[in-house]
Amino acid sequence: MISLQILGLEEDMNSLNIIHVAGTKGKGSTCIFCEAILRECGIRTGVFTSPHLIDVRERFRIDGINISEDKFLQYFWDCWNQLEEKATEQLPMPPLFMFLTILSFKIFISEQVDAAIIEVGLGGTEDSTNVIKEPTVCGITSLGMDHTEILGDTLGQIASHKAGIFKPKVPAFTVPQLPEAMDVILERAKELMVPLEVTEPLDCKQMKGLKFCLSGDHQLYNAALAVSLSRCWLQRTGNWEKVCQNDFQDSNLPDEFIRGLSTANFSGRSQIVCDSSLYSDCPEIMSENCGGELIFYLDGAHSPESMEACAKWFSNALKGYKNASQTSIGVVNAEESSENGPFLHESKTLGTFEKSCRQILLFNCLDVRNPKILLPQLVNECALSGIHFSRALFVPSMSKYTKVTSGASVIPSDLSGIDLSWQFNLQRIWEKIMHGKEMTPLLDKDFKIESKLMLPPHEFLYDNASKGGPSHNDFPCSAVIPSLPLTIKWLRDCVKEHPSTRLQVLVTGSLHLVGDVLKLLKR
Ligand SMILES: Nc1ncnc2c1ncn2[C@@H]1O[C@H](COP(=O)(O)OP(=O)(O)OP(=O)(O)O)[C@@H](O)[C@H]1O
Ligand SMILES: [Mg+2]
Ligand SMILES: [Mg+2]
Repeated sequence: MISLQILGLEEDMNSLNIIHVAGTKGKGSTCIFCEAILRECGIRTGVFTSPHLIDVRERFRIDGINISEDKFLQYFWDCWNQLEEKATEQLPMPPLFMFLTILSFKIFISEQVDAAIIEVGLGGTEDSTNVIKEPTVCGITSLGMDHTEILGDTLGQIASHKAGIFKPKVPAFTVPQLPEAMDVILERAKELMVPLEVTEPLDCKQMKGLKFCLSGDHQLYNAALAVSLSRCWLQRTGNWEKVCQNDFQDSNLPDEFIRGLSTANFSGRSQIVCDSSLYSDCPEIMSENCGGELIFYLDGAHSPESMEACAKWFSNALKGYKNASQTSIGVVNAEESSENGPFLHESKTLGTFEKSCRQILLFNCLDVRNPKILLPQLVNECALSGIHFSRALFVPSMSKYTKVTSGASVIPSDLSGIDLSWQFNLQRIWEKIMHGKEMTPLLDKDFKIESKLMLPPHEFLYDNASKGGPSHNDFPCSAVIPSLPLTIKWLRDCVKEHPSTRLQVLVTGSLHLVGDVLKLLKR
């Protein structure tokens, strides 16, 4: 790639020991598991993931933490200026994702990481990260239907893009896939003489009693893939003997691996956050009761398969909550608590009082996704576990997909011009699922509405027509709210007025929405 040449990185690239990860779902999580395992083995790691939730520096991790602002700015401008100096009309500046990819190579080379763990941005064959000529090992996570407008609308076509990261004779691993996808992967591996192994999901018994921070059954696939990738990386770089004297069998993980797997942590993926704002004046109550009236369950699922995974995780987390509510104390990791406010993970949830609970959905998705598939998937999967959302809120995200930085997090003063037609569309789909019939349009055709009208009364969340049943009118179980900061404030106000009810808010449909909510909860 020409930009790499300009920056003089081509040769150094070859000395990076890279784990390259493609897939539809679980790429980021797999990379983070690899990072945690390798760090436990004493390896200096660099990780490049996408997208970010709050700050672009999340995409560049060195030794388990985001790159510092100073370093980021230094490397950013160094690359930018050099490229800009050489840019011509024929050779313009690289597009955003390509630039960030090049920047990650620059950072990892300069910071002399031992292992560079690189997540594909989109697809594989044509992705900017596919300039990697000789990775140490490649991984393909679970495949499913996403980005069909770019990758093609069959699983085979999608798999073909993903397997495009394979390099001649470089070992690769994947998880069980549908035959249509697996055939393509096997074929490609054969062509390139790639030794390919299929990794079975991890069995919790292998964890010697330790739990995952990144919970959910789907993470067992990502974790198993990460185990294979990390082991192969250690073997191929001559580090294996240092870590593990014994022979390694799949059923018997080295302690370093178990510790890494259990501590790996990734914002916005099966993450539980107790809202602390209610207790900011009174920290004692906070620690005793963990702000338990308003709990956010955040997961950036946005494809049909991941929505199913998310629904299962949420349902299990609620069950876990019930079971744990009498026993455990909410442990807040010191680092997380100072940076991100109180964090809870499923295994650590607590509550000291029995309260009545209500499940609320806070949802948005990009208009390239299909909510007619995503929303029923979520509702049906939760219903299988007896979980029913009493209300759904549809709110636009603040940040835009292509933006590097997130949008402003203050409540906008003028909401009248916001186009909410997509959110009303989501609401119509929701009400159809709940009532089995079309709803009559609530508002005039262009949906440009006045903000005050858009905030439901607090009672909306609490009246007895919960569990999806109709109350005083036909369509009471959802609302469109024009701004996310307004929604969070409204939820907090609701909870202050009704301290005996616990709201369990599932935030999903978009990583951007999840990032925006996390950002608002931090303040
Ligand atoms: N193995 C899996 N199977 C199904 N869904 C998964 C799996 N792993 C993760 N998910 C879902 O996908 C969401 C995103 O996870 P993650 O960031 O690890 O994936 P990704 O492939 O990097 O996603 P993106 O396309 O946003 O970059 C999770 O919040 C979860 O809902
Ligand atoms: Mg994706
Ligand atoms: Mg990702």
